[in-house]
Amino acid sequence: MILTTEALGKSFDGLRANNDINFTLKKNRVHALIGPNGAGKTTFVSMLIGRLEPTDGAIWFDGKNVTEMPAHRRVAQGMGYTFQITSVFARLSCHENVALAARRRLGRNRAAVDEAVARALGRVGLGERAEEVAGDLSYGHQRLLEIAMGLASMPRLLILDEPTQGLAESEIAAFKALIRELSSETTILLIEHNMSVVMELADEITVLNFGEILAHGTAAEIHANPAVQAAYLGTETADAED
Ligand SMILES: Nc1ncnc2c1ncn2[C@@H]1O[C@H](COP(=O)(O)OP(=O)(O)OP(=O)(O)O)[C@@H](O)[C@H]1O
Repeated sequence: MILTTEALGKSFDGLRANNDINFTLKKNRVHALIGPNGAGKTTFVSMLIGRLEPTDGAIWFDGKNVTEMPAHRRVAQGMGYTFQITSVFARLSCHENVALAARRRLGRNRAAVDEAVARALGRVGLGERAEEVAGDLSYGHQRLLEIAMGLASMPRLLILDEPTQGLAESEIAAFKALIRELSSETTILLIEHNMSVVMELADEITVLNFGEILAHGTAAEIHANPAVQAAYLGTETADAED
């Protein structure tokens, strides 16, 4: 187990966005978190990474209770993540973008940072483009650059929030191949709307609905689960098209 939550909950002024979430993440797996819009996925991962404070419950990462640990210390402990909204600095080069992320873990050790940047950019296929300005990259490449930023801190857990949103089909195929490669060296938590990506990549799937865990299982189990099918009725079109 690399991460566990115990009865994790979050309320926003009376709205219960997450309720009683008991979640476990096994090492070196690809675990997908799915659910209809507004189900509470972003709220949940925001608590995992330390951007939002839980209202109740606890989070354990690699045997440590990190519930109250600031975000930057969680990164230093081995959590890496990318956000739903592109967060690259458009006027900085690819190298500089990834170096900013690498320094969060490696400090000012220039040689170590340079090495980590080269490795991370190489991993996502942007090794040749290190000196290009990030804003000149295509949208798909900017999303890969973000994954490189997440990888730069050499995370033991990489959390990806809707990484394929806005990607073309060919880019999604390349993304799937990348995740398969990365899954041999790190644990991946994938928040994803694209069901073909989820069904192909995920070893395990957790379904959130109205802020609670509705189901958990393999792709085949989730696919066949009547409660999951019911939760997606009515939102099916939106989710299938994402
Ligand atoms: N900062 C906030 N203040 C108030 N309500 C919030 C806040 N953040 C989220 N919510 C509410 O909490 C609920 C869960 O939202 P959340 O963004 O976690 O869902 P989601 O599953 O990530 O949705 P999506 O798939 O659309 O990204 C929603 O009703 C949302 O409006």
